[in-house]
Amino acid sequence: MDSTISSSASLSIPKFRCFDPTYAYSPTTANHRRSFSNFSPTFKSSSRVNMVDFENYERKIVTGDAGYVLEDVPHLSDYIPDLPIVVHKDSPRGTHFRRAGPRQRVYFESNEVYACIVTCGGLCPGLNTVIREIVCGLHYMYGVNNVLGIEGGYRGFYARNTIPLTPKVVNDIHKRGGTILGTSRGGHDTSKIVDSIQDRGINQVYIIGGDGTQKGASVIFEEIRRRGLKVAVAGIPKTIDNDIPVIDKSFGFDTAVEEAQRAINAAHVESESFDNCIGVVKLMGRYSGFIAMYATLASRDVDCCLIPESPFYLEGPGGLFEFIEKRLNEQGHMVIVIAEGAGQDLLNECMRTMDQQDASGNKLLQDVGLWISQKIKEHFAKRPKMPINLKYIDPTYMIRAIPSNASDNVYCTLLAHSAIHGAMAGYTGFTVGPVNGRHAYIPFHRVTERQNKVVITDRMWARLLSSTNQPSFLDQKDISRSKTEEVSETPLLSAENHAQEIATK
Ligand SMILES: Nc1ncnc2c1ncn2[C@@H]1O[C@H](COP(=O)(O)OP(=O)(O)OP(=O)(O)O)[C@@H](O)[C@H]1O
Ligand SMILES: O=P(O)(O)OC[C@H]1O[C@](O)(CO)[C@@H](O)[C@@H]1O
Ligand SMILES: [Mg+2]
Repeated sequence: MDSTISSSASLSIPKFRCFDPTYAYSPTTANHRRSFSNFSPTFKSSSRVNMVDFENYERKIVTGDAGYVLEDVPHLSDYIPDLPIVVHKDSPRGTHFRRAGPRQRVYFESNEVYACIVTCGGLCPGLNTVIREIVCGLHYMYGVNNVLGIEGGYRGFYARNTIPLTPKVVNDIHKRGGTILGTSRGGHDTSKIVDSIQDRGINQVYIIGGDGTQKGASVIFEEIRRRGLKVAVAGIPKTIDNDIPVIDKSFGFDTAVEEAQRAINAAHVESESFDNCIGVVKLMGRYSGFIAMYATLASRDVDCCLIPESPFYLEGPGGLFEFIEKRLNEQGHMVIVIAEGAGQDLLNECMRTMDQQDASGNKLLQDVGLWISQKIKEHFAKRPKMPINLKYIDPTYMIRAIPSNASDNVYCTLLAHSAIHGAMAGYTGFTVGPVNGRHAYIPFHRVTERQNKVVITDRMWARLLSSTNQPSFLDQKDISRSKTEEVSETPLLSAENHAQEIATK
């Protein structure tokens, strides 16, 4: 164990050891050396096969420095000399990220750490859980007692108070929605923020927030590096919209989808109870329709789901009105789920409004739920033989202001622990998150360079279409365009499907 590890850390680390040596394999034959040469950063020159067990063909154990052990499986070439390789593919293996978890080398003394936590952007279920687990994780795993909460988002570094955070202070906060630290949009002044970090002697910065927040974290990290400070900057990605790329999903998303069920259910009960009744539910999702898509798939009561990624039209053959009429004739009621960012082009055409932005530069949207409800009512007002009833439900803020559910709580804990282990081990400028099921350290630029969106030519959207039986609103031209965009927007998607393994060091 590294001498810099504090006594409390060395006691706790083995409990949490996450050791997957798959790619830390030490090649012992020419064949192996060739196939694993891509992973040379983790090649352990002093590793050795335990020959006694190996010769008995019972176990094949590779040992190396600092207790490194690989229990490998037998290979034909172990007992058939000069076994020819028939195919040796040298195709790219995809992008790999460093796997998250505790490390043998720790770069901070417990009593030297002065950590701070900040939450930025919109609310999201689980924010308090992440705060709690960072405070408790630092304390119980590494013996750290100095953690500061920055109030009110980024501007809190230079314009607001701070709160000392201890395990006692945060003990029950995971049961509450929101964030005990408060949050905000806008107010990112890099030099003032880094001045504040430097003046206070903070050396670990934990930043919880969405895509905008991670961009902010990235420039803070760059400025810290420029000043040569020993300050680790770790991002924890948050958003109910699930629009952060690379990671499997963001925390709070599951909870939001679950809560959305209550609104959809209410819309269904209402619509079933009246003649020709339409329940319209508006859900969040500014640029990405994941909440609407998953809430629809989970519910099975939704007849039509409209998201920003899938353009639609109202009038004429194949349009929304035609579909509504058909559904009402078939079953006498229907439920429409619409993501807040859907149909904004139609709305803008109608309303001729100027583009507006919030303090962080995000597009301020027109209320598409109210608009579409009005349009449906106007359309059927012209059809006296088909009077309709319409109930509009807008649960948008309700789905993000609640505490996280059980699975998000567990997820938040893993994210917090990954961030702590990374910072204590001296890594910086990273976001934590699962990539194909493995928690990893991801460089900031990878999560800020694009947004995660529903790919409407992909399987999940096809599943939704077959579940609701709604029109796709697409013609051949749209499909080709969407395919081209998919390729240019997500150039590394297929590579990321392999990005599950990271060297342990
Ligand atoms: N490009 C950027 N550079 C520096 N700071 C940024 C940048 N974009 C956003 N920020 C800052 O990050 C913070 C949060 O951004 P934003 O309001 O967009 O929310 P978010 O983190 O994307 O979360 P969400 O959209 O899920 O609510 C704000 O304080 C904003 O000033
Ligand atoms: O009204 P606010 O706080 O700006 O937040 C609204 C936005 O926040 C989000 O929930 C993302 O956090 C979006 O879905 C939504 O557009
Ligand atoms: Mg955002």
